[in-house]
Formats: sequence, structure tokens, C-alpha cells
Amino acid sequence: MKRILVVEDSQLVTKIVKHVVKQHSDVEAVFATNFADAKVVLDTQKDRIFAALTDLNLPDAPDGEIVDLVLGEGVPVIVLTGSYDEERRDKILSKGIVDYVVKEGRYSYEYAVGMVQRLERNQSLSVLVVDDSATSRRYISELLLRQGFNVFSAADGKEAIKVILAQEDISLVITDYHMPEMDGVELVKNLRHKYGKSDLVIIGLSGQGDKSLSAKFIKNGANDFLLKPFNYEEFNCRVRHNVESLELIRQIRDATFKDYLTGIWSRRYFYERGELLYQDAVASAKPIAAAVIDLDHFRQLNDTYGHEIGDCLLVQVAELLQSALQRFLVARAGGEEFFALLPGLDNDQAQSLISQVRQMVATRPLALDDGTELYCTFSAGVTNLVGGSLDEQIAKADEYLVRAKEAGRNLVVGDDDDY
Ligand SMILES: Nc1nc2c(ncn2[C@@H]2O[C@H](COP(=O)(O)OP(=O)(O)OP(=O)(O)O)[C@@H](O)[C@H]2O)c(=O)[nH]1
Repeated sequence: MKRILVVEDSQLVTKIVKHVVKQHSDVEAVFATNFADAKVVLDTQKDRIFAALTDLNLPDAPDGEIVDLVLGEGVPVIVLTGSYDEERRDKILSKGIVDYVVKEGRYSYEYAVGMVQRLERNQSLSVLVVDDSATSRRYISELLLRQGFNVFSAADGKEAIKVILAQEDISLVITDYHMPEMDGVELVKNLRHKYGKSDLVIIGLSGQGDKSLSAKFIKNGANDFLLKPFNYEEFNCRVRHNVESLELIRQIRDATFKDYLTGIWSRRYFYERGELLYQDAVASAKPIAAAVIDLDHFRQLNDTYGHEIGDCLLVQVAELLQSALQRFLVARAGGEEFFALLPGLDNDQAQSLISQVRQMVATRPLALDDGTELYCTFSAGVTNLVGGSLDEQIAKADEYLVRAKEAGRNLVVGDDDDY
């Protein structure tokens, strides 16, 4: 639950903000009606305040002094004001606030509270700024840091690709056009070989003299374009809009490809992604191992403890598999069965890795809500025998799994075993 400080002297506005906050189950608000009360809240609860929504004209501080107070405590500020004055707005924005929202009807209050949630979600998103000008890189990075993002930077396209490969979780790239080594459009073309628009948002930037560049960027795969110099609010809105579109696409993808119970990849995704990994391995003559993992005596466990506890165990085992094999493709195939695809591993390596995971699952107690601890084991078949398709390889691993079950369970059978 995120706690926000709302500093507002109008009773009517306070009532509206309370109502809007109530619609967001993950936000709670502490209210102050003047500068002095806000100071007391910050003095006593600063570490628990995630962000502040503040008016500018308070009875005991009429000239926006509250902004300096809150920023001085290191708390991000979203100004919510009735003041339309452009000059004042620019002055307040230049202090480093997250956003300046004018009270113009119901949507503006929802926008302001939504901005708090945006700030929180941005903390789990990484952004890469690519520009050969150190000043420009610093400026754009500073704007993004204000919005809560994790920010990385690179001085040209080549360096950008290195950062992205080393830092797999980059969701947004903001790139200038004119750069040595590799320009912005070349960078977009290169990135689009590997990352679709649902994996990575790219926003192109360039100076006023290059108007045709917007089309060039977008035709080569950028999601959006901004002409420099841009104003902070335009930048903020464009970034927010693009990041929200990305999240929506990811939600749809997850609903299609993630298993509803455990949250790990589904059988459908395993075959879609797995087929590409499989074809890559075949084309490059590199090893690829497939494993079929099946929990032992799961019917008995369900019968003894109930289906709900069975579900709870499936979730915990899925988490263990996912974290132990995080470099690889892991999916719930259905029921109490999981698939793993391990590109780059030969059969000895894959069998040894899956055996370590088997040992870990067998010896780690799985905790239930009432404090009870249960243990469960799995059996697995692991093969590197690449047939005509991924399906055939999985069928072979499944054959070994049956042998592991027949040999007594809690066992991993590979290509060289005689079971
Ligand atoms: N709780 C829970 N149980 C499931 C789910 N999907 C399948 N199962 C149960 O998993 C059990 C699988 O039973 P079996 O195929 O006989 O396998 P097993 O009891 O694990 O025996 P072995 O595989 O031979 O060790 C059945 O009782 C299914 O009802 C699920 O989503 N949740």
C-alpha cells in the first residue's frame, strides 16, 4: 500500500481527492490543510510517504513554498493547482517536480492520483537514453529519473546494443538520430531484428531541422518521435502514453501465454518460443536439452490434503523451477507436469542441473498458510536427442520420465541411463 501526502486547504477538493483515492485499493492518503501540518506529517512519517500531491496556495504559505519543503525531504511532488499562470508553471516545473496538474474537472484528479501509481510502476521499468551529447543525455536522464524509472545511458548505437544485451530488462529506448558509429535509425533497425514492439518501446529524437526524420524513425520500427527541444510535459505525456501501451500489450500477452494458476509460461508459449530456440540450435549445430518434469504421487497428495493445498504446492514448485532454471525456458505443461528447454547444455550438463533441482525440491519444505510444512518430489526425463521437431524431443523426454517413474520415482533419467 502506497501512502501519499495530500496538502490541500479546500474542503471541496479534499473531498474529491478522498473519493478518487478510495477507488485505488493500493493507495492511502494522509491529509494536511496547511504548510505547518504538512511539515508535521513529513517530520513524523517522511520514510512512509511515497509521494505528495500538493496545492500551491496555502493559507500559511501562499507562494508554492510547500514544493520546496516536500522536495527538500526527498519526496516526489505532483502539483495539483487551480493556477494556470504559464510563467509560474515553468518556474515550479524547473524545481524538479514529477508533474503539474491543473484542477480542471474530475479527470484531472484521477490523472494526478494515477500519476502516483505510474511513479510506482516506473520503478520496475528500465530505460536507456542514447545520445552522443553528454549534456543532452544528462538532461533526458534527469527527466526520466523524476518519473521514477531506472535509467541507463549510452553515447551511440553500438554502445546502446551492448547495454541492452547486458541489461535484458530494458523496456524503453529513447534515442537521438545523429551519432557517430551507429545513428538512431540504424539502431532502431538493429533492435527490431530481436525485439518486437511489444518487447521494447523506442522513441526517436532529433533537432528541428530534421522534420523528415520522424517518418524515417517510425517506418523503421520506432513507436514514436519527439522533436528537440521539447517541453517537459510533452515528454512526460509521450513517455507515459507509450509505456502504458506497452503494459497493455504485455497484459494481453500474459493472459494468452501465462499459466493461470502458477503465473509461469503456458504450454502454448513453450511451443511458440521453444520452436524458435529449437530451430536455432539445429541450424547452429549447438546442443539443446529438453526436460519433462512430473510431480510424484500428486493424486495421493490431493486426496490427503485437498485440491486447494495441491494448488498451493503447484505454485511453490513452479516458483522453485522458475528461479532455479531462470536462464532457460520453463513452462507448466498441464496438471502436475512441467517442461524445460535448455539451449546450450549437453545431456550430462542438463541431467546434472535437473538432478540438482530435483534434490532442492525434495529437501525444501513447502510452507502452507497454517504453518504446516510438506515435502514433495518429482521425476524427470532429459534428452538431447534432436529428432525432426521439438514435439519429438519432448516425446522422447516423456518416455524417459515413464522409466523414471517405473524405477521408483524421485529420479532423473537421461540419454545414457539404462533404466
Ligand atoms: N491441485 C491440483 N491438482 C491437479 C491439477 N491438475 C491436475 N491435478 C491432479 O494431479 C493428479 C495427477 O495424478 P496422476 O496422473 O495419477 O499422477 P500421480 O498421482 O502424480 O502419480 P505419478 O505421476 O505416477 O507419480 C490428479 O489427481 C489430478 O487431479 C491442478 O491444477 N491442481
